[in-house]
Amino acid sequence: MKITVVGAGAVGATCADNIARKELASEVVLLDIKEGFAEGKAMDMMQTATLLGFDTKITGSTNDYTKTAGSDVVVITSGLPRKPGMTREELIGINAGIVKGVAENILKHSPNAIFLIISNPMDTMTYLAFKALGLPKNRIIGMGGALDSSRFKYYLSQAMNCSPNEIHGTVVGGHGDTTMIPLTRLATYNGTPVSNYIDADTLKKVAADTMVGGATLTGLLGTSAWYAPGAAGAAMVEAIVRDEKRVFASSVYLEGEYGQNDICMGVPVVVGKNGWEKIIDFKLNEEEQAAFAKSADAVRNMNNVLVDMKLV
Ligand SMILES: NC(=O)C1=CN([C@@H]2O[C@H](COP(=O)(O)OP(=O)(O)OC[C@H]3O[C@@H](n4cnc5c(N)ncnc54)[C@H](O)[C@@H]3O)[C@@H](O)[C@H]2O)C=CC1
Ligand SMILES: O=C([O-])CC(=O)C(=O)O
Repeated sequence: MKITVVGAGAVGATCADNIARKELASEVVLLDIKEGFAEGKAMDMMQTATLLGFDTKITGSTNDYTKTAGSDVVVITSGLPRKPGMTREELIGINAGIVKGVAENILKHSPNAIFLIISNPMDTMTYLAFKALGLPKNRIIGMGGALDSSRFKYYLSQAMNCSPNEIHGTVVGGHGDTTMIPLTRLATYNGTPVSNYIDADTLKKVAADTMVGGATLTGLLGTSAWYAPGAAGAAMVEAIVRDEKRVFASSVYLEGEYGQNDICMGVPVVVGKNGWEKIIDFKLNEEEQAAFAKSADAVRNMNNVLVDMKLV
């Protein structure tokens, strides 16, 4: 198994580090445009191998795509992160060109790869990759919902003073401060509704905190988060390479599911060796479905920017 991670910055390096520690591949290639950067990160990580006891070979490359040849899974994290006060959507002008160029270069050398898109604005970057590459839809997956759901479970566990591992909860919709939809009605504590334990106002606050979870961290850190994003990317890679059939909210190309067409947005999907294999119908109620439709309008507006930029 060979995995490439494009972008050796905060998220890409963390993702590669997690992949190596979990020994998900015999070889991990980090690729970055910044001279020597990926090579340096790879060497630093390799020097943890005897300390951590993993046997994955990590190499770095400055923009030499031949080194990525024959990858089974490719994670794309290249592009700018936001700064405090910015939205993810404001990154489109720079990141769209980067993501399209990178994805096309990767495909030339890894025609069978499954693509995991992380760069923001992620739903639109996933749509762009789908349109630009012309691959079967199941091989293009956007990572956002896995992270947002993990944050949702964190905030729930804080409110309930319990272990986050006792909580199930999913965030669907767009991966944006105003477009994501934490499904509070369906969240459970050890199989029982969380509304048994916290009042409606607290639940509303949990949902609101989840939605701006990325912005909160960006304000604290001065750039966006990387530990949970890198771990979420690696967890999805793990589901693919180990054919786990785990369910992750992920941005995938919709053809009528959840009432939407010709758009990539976060819905619960089964992830396994073929990429995303099946969309799960969570049977949203009217209010949730309306929120999903509103979220889709906003994501579609961003996709239209790609048309203006002549990228799709
Ligand atoms: N989908 C999600 O849930 C999340 C998405 N993100 C997004 O991931 C992206 C990366 O974030 P960070 O790692 O924090 O940024 P970073 O700035 O630390 O790393 C980005 C790397 O991409 C590289 N890069 C730029 N253009 C490139 C190209 N053409 N080819 C190869 N490499 C190139 C840069 O040299 C840099 O090393 C951002 O767009 C950020 O918004 C971040 C966190 C979560
Ligand atoms: O907040 C950001 O810009 C990065 C991101 O997508 C996240 O951490 O959810």
